Amino acid sequence: MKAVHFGAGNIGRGFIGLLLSQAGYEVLFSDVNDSLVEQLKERKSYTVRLANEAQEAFHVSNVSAINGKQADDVAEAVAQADLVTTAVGVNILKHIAAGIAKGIELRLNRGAAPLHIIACENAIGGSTQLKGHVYSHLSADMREKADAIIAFPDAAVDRIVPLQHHEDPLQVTVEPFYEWVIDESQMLEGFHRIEGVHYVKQLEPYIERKLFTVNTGHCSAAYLGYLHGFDTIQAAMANPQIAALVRHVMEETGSLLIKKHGFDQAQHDSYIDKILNRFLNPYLIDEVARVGRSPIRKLSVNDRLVRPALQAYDLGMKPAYLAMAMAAAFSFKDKEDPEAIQIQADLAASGITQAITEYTTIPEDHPIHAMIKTQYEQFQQVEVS
Ligand SMILES: NC(=O)c1ccc[n+]([C@@H]2O[C@H](COP(=O)([O-])OP(=O)(O)OC[C@H]3O[C@@H](n4cnc5c(N)ncnc54)[C@H](O)[C@@H]3O)[C@@H](O)[C@H]2O)c1
Ligand SMILES: O=P(O)(O)OC[C@@H](O)[C@@H](O)[C@H](O)[C@H](O)CO
Repeated sequence: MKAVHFGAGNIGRGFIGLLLSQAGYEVLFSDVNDSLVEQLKERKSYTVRLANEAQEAFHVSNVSAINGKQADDVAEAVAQADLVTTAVGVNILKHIAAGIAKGIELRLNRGAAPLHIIACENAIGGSTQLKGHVYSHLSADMREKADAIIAFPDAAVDRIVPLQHHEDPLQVTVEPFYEWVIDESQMLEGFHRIEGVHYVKQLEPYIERKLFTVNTGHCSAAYLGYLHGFDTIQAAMANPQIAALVRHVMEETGSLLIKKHGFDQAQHDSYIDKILNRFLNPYLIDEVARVGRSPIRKLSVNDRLVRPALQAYDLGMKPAYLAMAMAAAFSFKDKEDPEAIQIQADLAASGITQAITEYTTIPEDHPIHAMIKTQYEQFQQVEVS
């Protein structure tokens, strides 16, 4: 069985590539990082190490790579694949869509077998978004044919893999925990089950639980950590004041998730405890800059801050801690992050009132807008003093 995986980065090598290889797939990575591609092509294997006391190592073999800039190679790989997965970043999906579309055309012209294409990104409906991008490159006739044999099941992926540098550039250290959930209601009949994947009939509770707990808590720790001058999540979470605020944010999304999806309170509380412990993993160093990266994406309407806040508000709750986390996101000034630079430029030019509406879509007359604004102004005063 052949899998083509777009993105040989941290999650690509440290999670999806590892699991697919263990499940018996020959994994072909497609990436635009030339040296990464060359190394994978040459060595055809790499090591994944667990961030725990034992530092258990896994040798991942039977892998190779193609350069994502070579459109014909990408199309041919997709045409021949038994499975296609991605972990490139949700905003990059549009850039890999043309190659996938070309591969689908080749497949359809050759009468090839059905195919699942699964985006493993931190986003609601990642594969559905990818489908939209791919279909924009296909004719109406091809789209109709693709509808019958190409499926884009949505998924949720969870494993913390920080930025890292090793002597061996292919080695990747990952936390021991992982969860990969796929919506089986979007899969083709008789699909092949990947060992280690949890298939569910309805993904929404799982993706919202993951995104609104792990990622909402994580970015809150990053933005609050940044405000307090910490460089890592571990250092930020060791600060009792930040740790308490992050827990409050997660309890707020927890109330929403329990009310909306019927999760059990005690089980959800222990889910939160487990995640807070994962953030503190002493065997990982996870930078605030990585976890807070792309604040425009993180402040967008369907992502980890605004979506739960609006849903909570609509269910009669007052999402004060989520508003605080959004205010902290507006205060994130990482000079290496193009999205943080953009937000700061807009804040300087037009002010917080307009920035909140522009980035979150929350209108000025919505109560959450005022909550974010007030909190942002308080953060500003602390920064100035
Ligand atoms: N790192 C984590 O802890 C984690 C956990 C769960 C989900 N995710 C999600 O997984 C995705 C990837 O995150 P990551 O941390 O692995 O990032 P990463 O930067 O380590 O990896 C992304 C890879 O995609 C490659 N890439 C960029 N453009 C490409 C293109 N056009 N074609 C092919 N490859 C391309 C990059 O060169 C890079 O190797 C993101 O959506 C992220 O939110 C990350
Ligand atoms: O990848 P992002 O930028 O969406 O979010 C940063 C981190 O919160 C994220 O990568 C987590 O480490 C991961 O989602 C854990 O499963």
